[in-house]
Amino acid sequence: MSDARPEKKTRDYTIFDDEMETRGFDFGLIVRLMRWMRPYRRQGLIALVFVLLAASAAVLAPVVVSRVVVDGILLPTSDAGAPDFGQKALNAFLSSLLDLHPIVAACILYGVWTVLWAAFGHGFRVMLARTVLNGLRDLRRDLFAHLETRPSSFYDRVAVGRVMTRLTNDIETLFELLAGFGVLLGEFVPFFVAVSIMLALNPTLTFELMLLLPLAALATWAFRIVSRQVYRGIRSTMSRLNENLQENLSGIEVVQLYGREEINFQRYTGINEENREQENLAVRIESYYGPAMDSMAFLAMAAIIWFGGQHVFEGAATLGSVILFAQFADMMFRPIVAMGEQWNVVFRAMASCERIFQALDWDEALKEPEEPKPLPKDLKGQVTFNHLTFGYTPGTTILKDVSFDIKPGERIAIVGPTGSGKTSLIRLLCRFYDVPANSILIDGIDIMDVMPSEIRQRVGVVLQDFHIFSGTVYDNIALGNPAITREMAREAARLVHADPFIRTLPQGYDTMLTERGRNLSHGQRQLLAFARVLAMNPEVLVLDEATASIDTETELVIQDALSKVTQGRTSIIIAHRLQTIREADRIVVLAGGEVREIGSHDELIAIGGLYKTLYELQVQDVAGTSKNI
Ligand SMILES: Nc1ncnc2c1ncn2[C@@H]1O[C@H](COP(=O)(O)OP(=O)(O)OP(=O)(O)O)[C@@H](O)[C@H]1O
Repeated sequence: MSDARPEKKTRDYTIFDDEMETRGFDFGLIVRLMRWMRPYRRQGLIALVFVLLAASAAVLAPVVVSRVVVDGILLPTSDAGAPDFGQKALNAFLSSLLDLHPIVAACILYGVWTVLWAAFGHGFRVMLARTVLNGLRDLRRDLFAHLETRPSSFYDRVAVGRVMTRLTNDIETLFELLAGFGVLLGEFVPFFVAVSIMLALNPTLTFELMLLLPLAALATWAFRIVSRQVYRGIRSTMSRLNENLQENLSGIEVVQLYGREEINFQRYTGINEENREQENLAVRIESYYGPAMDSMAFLAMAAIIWFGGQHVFEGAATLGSVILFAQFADMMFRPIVAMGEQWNVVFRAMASCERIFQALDWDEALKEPEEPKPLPKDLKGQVTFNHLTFGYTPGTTILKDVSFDIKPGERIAIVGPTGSGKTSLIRLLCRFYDVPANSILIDGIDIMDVMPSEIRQRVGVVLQDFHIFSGTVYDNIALGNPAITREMAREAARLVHADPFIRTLPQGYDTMLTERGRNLSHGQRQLLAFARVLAMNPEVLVLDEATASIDTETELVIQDALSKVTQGRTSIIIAHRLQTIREADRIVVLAGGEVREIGSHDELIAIGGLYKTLYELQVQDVAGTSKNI
């Protein structure tokens, strides 16, 4: 590893994985998560007001039935002066205002509270979802922006699949968590309002009824313990199913070529069966839990009749208040049921939350100069490698004391056996990694003193694998650079001979390219790559020559395109087929990360060293089929 890289970058990025779900509730994570919700606190506050209003409406409707209708109208003598929260007065007012029988007025009042309960409940859910979705959109945006700016050294260590999970599944789980909190809030607020009313009406009966709550909590706790294991099993089989599917479909050609269909089918079927068993178990457990909680509610009803009946006989309670208790019994148990259901979500979401924050805390970054030097407007394109030594990981050395100078406008080729460090050299020039100070210079300026983004604007790279983004041909040439007009893109394509084949595409330059460019041949992709770099017009051009063999006709077209893109600019070509670089001004031969030979083709052949050996090996190969080294 280069000495320019600070210590902290060696941090282990693999410590957290699926096992994180065993972690407990962490309030700190929730507080941190709330930072993304803060800009939408007004909506959150409105949601809170709505839930309070909905809870009030939900408890007032039963009060109308019990205290107004039963205690006030049907059995007025049983009214022991217990509180009615203004409902009797409201009903009397409504009845006289509309000139209606008090029972009819009570029905209307009941209807009004029910409609208000539904309306406020709707408002609560909408406002809560809006707050949560806005916050999570911002969190996902921040996470994407963060991941997009991590350096290559980071992605050398962290699996892309794992990073993707954080942006998709983990954010989705956070939505479940926050929505789950909403569900709990929606259940607990009416619970507390109902309990306060019950206490005001008859504290003894309330306490007697509350004796059942620990029983319900115990059942919920047992359910949570058992179901947690089962749900973990379900998630594990689901992710294995997805992994298996993704692996087999992305490598479908290899699967079919090697006749692995049956083996893969058997393997998939096995996991599929495991998944069915776990799902089945979950359904069975849930089917015990639901009725158990229902029985608890029935038990509560029996307790109300038992204790409440005695209170009525003793004159300590009105019939209406006992009926009210019966109506509230459900409200008392619902939060416990909801907790049982949300518990697993909360714990799974804790792990997701932690994984997301861990990703946001990945602070590995390229070293940027404190006072960046701009590259001159008229960059000559002189590139100097000055005693460059580099390794990807501590203790390893991939490039050793590499020194050579590329003159402005020079066309230089880098050759060497596989693994000799050719690609690493250009990745360093493009500033994908930090390098020791003064080890790579452009026009005499240390690249560590220049912003990496500026270097990438002036050093154009054509990689072996032309990466196609979803979009049109034009989008793929311009890559979103507004300075590249359609005409410029077309001109670039014309120069590198890509124009004729683009015109044959169904919508020409507006043809959508499919994933991984499957609707383009290898040669066509190479030509598009040339067009892309030519449209960018960089002063220094780096070309990682494709190793795949292409037909002679395409080869000639590509050779001509190559000479056009390299014309008048410093060009560094990583060559695998030595015949293609005979025209290079100079050839640098790398072996084991060291520069072995430098010179023109003729000079190197004359020396009779490694280059000559490599060249002869290729020439000896059957005429017409070149062998890659
Ligand atoms: N991201 C990386 N992390 C760790 N080691 C790496 C990384 N990339 C390359 N290497 C190692 O660095 C050495 C040089 O690799 P490099 O790709 O630069 O060679 P190359 O000459 O371009 O090879 P080829 O001709 O096969 O493309 C190899 O031993 C390789 O295993």
